[in-house]
Amino acid sequence: MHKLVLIRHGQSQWNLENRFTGWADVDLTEQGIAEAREAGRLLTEAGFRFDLAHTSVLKRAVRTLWHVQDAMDQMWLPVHTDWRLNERHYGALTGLNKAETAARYGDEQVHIWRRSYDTPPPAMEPQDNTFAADPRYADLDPSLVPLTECLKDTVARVLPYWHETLAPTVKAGRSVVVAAHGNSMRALVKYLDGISDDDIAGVNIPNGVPLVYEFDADMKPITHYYLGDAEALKAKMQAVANQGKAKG
Ligand SMILES: O=C(O)[C@@H](CO)OP(=O)(O)O
Repeated sequence: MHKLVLIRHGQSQWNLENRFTGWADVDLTEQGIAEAREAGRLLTEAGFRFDLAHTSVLKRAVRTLWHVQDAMDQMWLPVHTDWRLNERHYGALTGLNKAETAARYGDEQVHIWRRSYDTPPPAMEPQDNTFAADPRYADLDPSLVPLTECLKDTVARVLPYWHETLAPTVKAGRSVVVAAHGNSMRALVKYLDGISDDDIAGVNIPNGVPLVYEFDADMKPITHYYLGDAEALKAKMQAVANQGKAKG
């Protein structure tokens, strides 16, 4: 049986401020660091040892991985960073407060922008899309740097990384951990579990909790489960779901 561990980064500064983040390179809060270290502790307690790690090119995921590695005393792991594991690009919503956006446009509209499978948020103006000139995306044809993404677009760039890189490595018997983002993980989970375009709207990934997938010899998923306290997990998932609601 093969296993793969996925971890969404710990709480970021913009998670704390409830702002749409996407490709903005925001760091972890103290709570986010504590969540990452707790994830490492839980993985050690459950007997995990990794051979290699993958993460995005965004510091909240990279730093989460560092803390997981440090807590597991596995700082030596080879680490592969790739933009395909980035958070979904949030277009013109990037940086806006989610509750204020819901107060302005309505909870339903914000839910569509956050969770519909194929309706992207409004696009960023090309002159605002500073990512196009960022050296970390130099290997990417600038015309391919998105101005916005719906989950379907994120699936389209995450799946090649799954098929070409992650799945063959796990199938070859290596123990792999991936530190990624709420929506890049939702993209992968949708594929792995065959979740419908409608049902994926109800899936929310908590910050900093290891999600373990088990696969058969052909890399068909057998089961998946989060490590840690079940009640705390439920509360964390609900908190993510509620972020897009207008308050009061
Ligand atoms: O803002 C974002 O980039 C993501 C993850 O934090 O948010 P949401 O859960 O609203 O898709």
